[in-house]
Amino acid sequence: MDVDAAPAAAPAPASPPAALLRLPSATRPAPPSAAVLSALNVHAQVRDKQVVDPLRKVRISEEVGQDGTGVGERGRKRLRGEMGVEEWFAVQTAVLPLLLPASATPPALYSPFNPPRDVCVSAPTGSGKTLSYVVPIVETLQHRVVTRLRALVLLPTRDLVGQVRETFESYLKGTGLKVGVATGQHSFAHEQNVLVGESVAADCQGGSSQVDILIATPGRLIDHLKATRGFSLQHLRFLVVDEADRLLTQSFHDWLPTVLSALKPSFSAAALAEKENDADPTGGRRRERKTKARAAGGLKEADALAPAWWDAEGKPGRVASDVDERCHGSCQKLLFSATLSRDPAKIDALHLHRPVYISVEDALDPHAEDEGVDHELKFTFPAELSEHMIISPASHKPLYLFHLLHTLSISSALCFTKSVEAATRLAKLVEFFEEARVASLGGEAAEAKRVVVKAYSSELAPGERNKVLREFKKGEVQMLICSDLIARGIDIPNVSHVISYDIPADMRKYVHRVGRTARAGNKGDAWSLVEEQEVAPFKSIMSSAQHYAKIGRVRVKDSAIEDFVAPYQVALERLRLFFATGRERERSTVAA
Ligand SMILES: Nc1ncnc2c1ncn2[C@@H]1O[C@H](COP(=O)(O)OP(=O)(O)OP(=O)(O)O)[C@@H](O)[C@H]1O
Repeated sequence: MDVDAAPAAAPAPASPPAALLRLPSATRPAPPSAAVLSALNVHAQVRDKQVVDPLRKVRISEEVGQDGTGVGERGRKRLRGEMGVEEWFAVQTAVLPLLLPASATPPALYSPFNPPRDVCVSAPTGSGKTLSYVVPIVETLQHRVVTRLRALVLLPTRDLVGQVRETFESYLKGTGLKVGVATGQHSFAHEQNVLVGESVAADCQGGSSQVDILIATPGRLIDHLKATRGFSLQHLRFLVVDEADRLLTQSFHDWLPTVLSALKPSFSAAALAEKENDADPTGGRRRERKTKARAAGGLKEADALAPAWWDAEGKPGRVASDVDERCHGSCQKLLFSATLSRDPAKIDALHLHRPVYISVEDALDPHAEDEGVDHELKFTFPAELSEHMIISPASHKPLYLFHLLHTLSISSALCFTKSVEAATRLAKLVEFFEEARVASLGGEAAEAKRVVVKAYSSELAPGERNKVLREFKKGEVQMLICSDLIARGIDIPNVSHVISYDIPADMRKYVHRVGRTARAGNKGDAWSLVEEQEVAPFKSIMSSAQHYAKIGRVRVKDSAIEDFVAPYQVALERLRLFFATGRERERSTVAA
């Protein structure tokens, strides 16, 4: 049959477009079984975690050693006095005796013949992980004689670096220890000056440091390793990777292998370059490159003060004999997260030394893993957290948000959106809504009930972000509308509500979002506004972590939101004008 000659088909009668096919949501592969982990040589301690009851607390004793930790008198006074910490939280009761056992003698700075075990810690949001490493680091380093860089804490964002710095500064008062940060917030030259000073000796083979403790983001750390003369990690006694799962999944210019090799000066980038030069028969170029390598900050020689790295490679020029006892690195690696991955590949990349895995979680279901529960997706939530969801048509979401704002009498809430742009728009919409509502109700009572909201996202300059955060902490702003920027780690006291205006992309994001409330044993409420078409993916995310049943569904009656409709219409129109024509035009139109 001649196809071309076939009569054109009659146009199909107009009918509503068929609904889009629903695609199955992506499924995660099954987690590796204990047998597979064993075959992969993952340490038994990592497979077989030490479970700690989240409700466990131990009173901090006045007498040194009575609470099972080696915290000295100064530390106890600081905790119980100015810092207002009366008892150890669960994670601290497990980590402190391990890193700082009660003992009559102060902890040794290095122990190359009996290197300390590395520690991986998984504990819920707001459970006090920061103090569990700040206290032992300060207690161990406070007896040092010479300032060397002995503790490095890595965190994913500047904001978190600032927060952890405050905790260190607060606890170490009176020890003489110095803390520095490297995040890129200040100029590189300024940071170099803070880290190694202006006058680094011409041949500073042992490395030089003005700070005992450095808190940094990985990218900036790598910049200093490459280009700051005299900057060395060879004296490190502690390497802390906080928010470890996030840092380990992001490459940040391959920070991990660079940091691990920088613990040993003979493996530093510059030393490798020098080795290469030594094999180079062209003398002139060799000298030139050698100078460049030195200028780049690399160190060829180890410092006698740094047994931390002194291991099987031996000292340059030294021939090991049979009677020599083998030394190992003394740098103890500490990993922390509320959602710590136990992915064998990632853990393997850290070259952990006989790691201990501590998990603060409910021990009610100890066989869950054996029954096929995905341990990668098994999270523990703060005990004082209540969770709710409202299913809503997309067009009603703002109305439900206004309902939550006014019926829950919110005084301190974080509201998460899917993007920075969405946060900016929603903050404006709520601001306009509040103005329209106060205008329509009139009177002082309405004004007093006005909820002040602000956007808080990476769109704001760091100074502006700090200002908004201060206003929020003082109670001048009742709700921050944000992207996931502050979902991790940020500790804002007394956040009473977390609202996911847009549902989170995965379970980890959900855990970190809702973890901004119910911190340090306080009560907290989390709400998710789930659009009708998002119910299936949301349910699937929550169910994969066996968490769906914990979220109470709340139905909101139409009568509860009908008063909000008129001011919402006004706010919508203002928002349209605001973004279409800019702020000036919008103002004059409204004024007219
Ligand atoms: N023993 C304690 N007693 C009272 N408050 C504590 C104690 N330990 C920590 N806190 C407080 O609890 C809050 C949460 O601690 P922290 O920020 O270390 O939590 P986190 O476990 O790191 O949470 P996230 O996973 O969200 O980062 C902080 O304000 C901290 O000062």
